[in-house]
Amino acid sequence: MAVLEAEDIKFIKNGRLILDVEHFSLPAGEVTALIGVNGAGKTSLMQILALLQQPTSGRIFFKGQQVHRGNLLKLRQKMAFVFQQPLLLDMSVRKNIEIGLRFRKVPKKEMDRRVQEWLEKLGIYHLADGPVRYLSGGEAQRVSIARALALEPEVLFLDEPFTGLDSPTRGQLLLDIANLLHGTKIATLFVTHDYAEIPHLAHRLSVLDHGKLIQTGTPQEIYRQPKNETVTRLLQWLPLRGEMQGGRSRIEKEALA
Ligand SMILES: Nc1ncnc2c1ncn2[C@@H]1O[C@H](COP(=O)(O)OP(=O)(O)OP(=O)(O)O)[C@@H](O)[C@H]1O
Repeated sequence: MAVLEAEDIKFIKNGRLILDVEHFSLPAGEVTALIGVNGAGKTSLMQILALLQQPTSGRIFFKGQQVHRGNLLKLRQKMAFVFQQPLLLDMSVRKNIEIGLRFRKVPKKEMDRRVQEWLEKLGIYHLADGPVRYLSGGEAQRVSIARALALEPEVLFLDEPFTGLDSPTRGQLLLDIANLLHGTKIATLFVTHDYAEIPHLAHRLSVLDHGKLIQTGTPQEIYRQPKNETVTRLLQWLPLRGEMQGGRSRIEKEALA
């Protein structure tokens, strides 16, 4: 079942058509990776789906219910974000994870339970009462992921969350997120420029080019049958075929080394 759907989306800025997407959906329990070269429109599409940007025309549906001005804020509270920069406030790890829960007026007992749960699941319990300013890049990103997942979102947006982390840190975090997300009902959109991450995290892959969605399918399907030259060119950077078909990837090996 699709949690989020977009139909006939057009996004025009300064007279230029930036997005022209007939249909795009995020199914429950699946991670959809969105790729495309710089300027293809990934951020614009993500912001429109996240109800942070209004398209010039088109409709967004949340579980079949059309989004409009009256329900937008309520529906946005069912979504959470992890950005490339962790965007933490200068306070303790615990307080950073609490922020969104306070904003949503989650009762104290339930808030404490969720913060405890996600501190443990992200392996950062020992850092809970320390200030975020001394955290490494990987630890800081774990805090930002705990903050997002503590909201128990129905839709999660991951905007290049591993960029800037060293290879072993990135590999371990990637495996941990995959373990946390797979088996949940969360619909996740994952924007990345590092195609080696895709087979480990994503169930589906969508390719955007000049504002148009040119192909969606499993990473394996798209790898085997790229729809056109543009997809073929993009995918030449995907990991080797053996890795796509279930073998251990470079990232996994490095993470486990
Ligand atoms: N508010 C805006 N006003 C004018 N132009 C915009 C606006 N937002 C996006 N654009 C343009 O739309 C195009 C798509 O931008 P977008 O950031 O969505 O692409 P992207 O695929 O996320 O790129 P990147 O990989 O570099 O982050 C770009 O050419 C950008 O300059």
